[in-house]
Order: sequence, then C-alpha cells, then structure tokens
Amino acid sequence: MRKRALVRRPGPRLADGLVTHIPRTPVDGELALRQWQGYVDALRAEGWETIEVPPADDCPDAVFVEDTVVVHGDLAVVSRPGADERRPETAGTERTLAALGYRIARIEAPGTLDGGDVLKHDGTVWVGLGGRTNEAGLAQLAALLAPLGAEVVGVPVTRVLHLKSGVTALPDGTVVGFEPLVDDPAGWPGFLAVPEEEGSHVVLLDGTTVLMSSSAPATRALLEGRGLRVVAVDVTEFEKLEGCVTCLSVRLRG
Ligand SMILES: NC(=O)NCCC[C@H](N)C(=O)O
Repeated sequence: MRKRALVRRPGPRLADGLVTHIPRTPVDGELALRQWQGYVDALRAEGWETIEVPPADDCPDAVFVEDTVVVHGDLAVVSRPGADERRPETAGTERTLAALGYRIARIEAPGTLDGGDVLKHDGTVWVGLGGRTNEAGLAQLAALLAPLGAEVVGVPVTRVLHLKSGVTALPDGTVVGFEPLVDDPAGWPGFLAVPEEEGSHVVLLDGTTVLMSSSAPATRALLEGRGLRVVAVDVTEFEKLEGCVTCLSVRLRG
C-alpha cells in the first residue's frame, strides 16, 4: 500500500490562529516551524511520503490541513469550514488532490464541515455536530459517501473544538479519549479512557504503530502496554491553538 500524506507548512500569521475552548497563550512561530518539520520527518521516517499543499499564508490556521478535506477511497470531499476565516484554505487542498487524480466533491452552503470532525474506522464514519460542522454538512457527506459503502453517524461535540479533539481510534478500533472532554463516553463501545487530554489524539501509521504528542507520556505508556509502538512528537505550539497531531496531515492510503 502506498502511504502518502498531505501537509501544509505553517505560515507567518500562525500565532493569530483561532482559539475557542482554551485561553490564548503566545505561540512561538520559529519553534512551531521546527515542530512541524519534526512532525513531517516522523511521518517520513515511518515510510510516509509527504506532499505539501501550497501555503495559504493569509490564513493563520492553514497548517491544520486536515480540516480542509475528507478523503474516502478515490473521492476527496472538499470541506466548507465552519469558521468563515478558514474558508480560503480549501482551494489549495482541492488543487493538490485533483492533480493527484482524486475525484472532487464539495460541501456546499448552507452545509459546514471541518475534517477534524470526521473520524473513520472500518466503513463507519462518525461526524461531530455542535461546533464547526452542522446537520446539512453531515447530510451532504453521508450522501456523497453512501455509494462508497460508508455509514455516516452523527455524534455530539460540545466540550472541545472537533470530534477528533476529543476522541480518536486505535488500530483495533478502540476509541480513546480524555473522559472529562468527551460528551458521551458510553456511546462508544469499549471506550478507553486515557489519562491526558493530549493522549486523546493518535494518528495511525500502520497496524501496530501510532503517532502521538509527547505531551502525553502516561498515555504513551498505557498504549505501549497494549502492545502498540508509539512515535511521539513535540507539537506544543499547535496545541496552544487547539491543534493536535491529527490535524497536521491528511493521510492518503492506496
Ligand atoms: N482538526 C483539528 O483539530 N484542527 C485544529 C484547528 C485549530 C484552529 N485553531 C481552529 O480553531 O480552527
């Protein structure tokens, strides 16, 4: 399987990125660039080819490229971000995926949808509602993915920015999250509570390896105890903007 990932380098206005659920704290732009490079290097070291989406330097949050698209099979559903300021970010992602041969569809007004609200595992696609993504966005995504065999399920998200700010899935499908920030832990069969907020976010690199933030050492130990290999990266400057390891890339498989 060919493993490729879209990334987008942070722009000069990164420190002005949106914050919604946490207090604003100063972001060190130079450190952020080094951390982004470390993230890209970690993907490459694990066998992922990285493809840079052209910068969108007028958009402070453009580095969080995951929010601009949902890729399923050969279809790229270009998002319509719930925050107006982020709408111009999608054009570069669309061009990049079209050039790679993906079929393109778009979420249209009045729908809104951020890629960070979309969690996929094994044919099920959970979509977080209550923040940046609305019912119309969910309905459009469901209609676009139904022919591909995906089942789309809405879940409430009120305590964090995006669904995947609260929960992600391990390679075996176990959903992990920091319980105080998960709306309905009991709604996830086999939910595994992790001890740190930053431990909620895993990027699956292969069937036994996950990428996560080095801000969550206790969660790392927990996951290693379950037999997973963990690659940890520093993403503190992105965490200050409610970003995390998931939102810095879009993985393309196959
Ligand atoms: N998928 C994600 O978790 N994206 C993080 C986006 C953070 C950005 N500051 C925002 O508020 O849109």
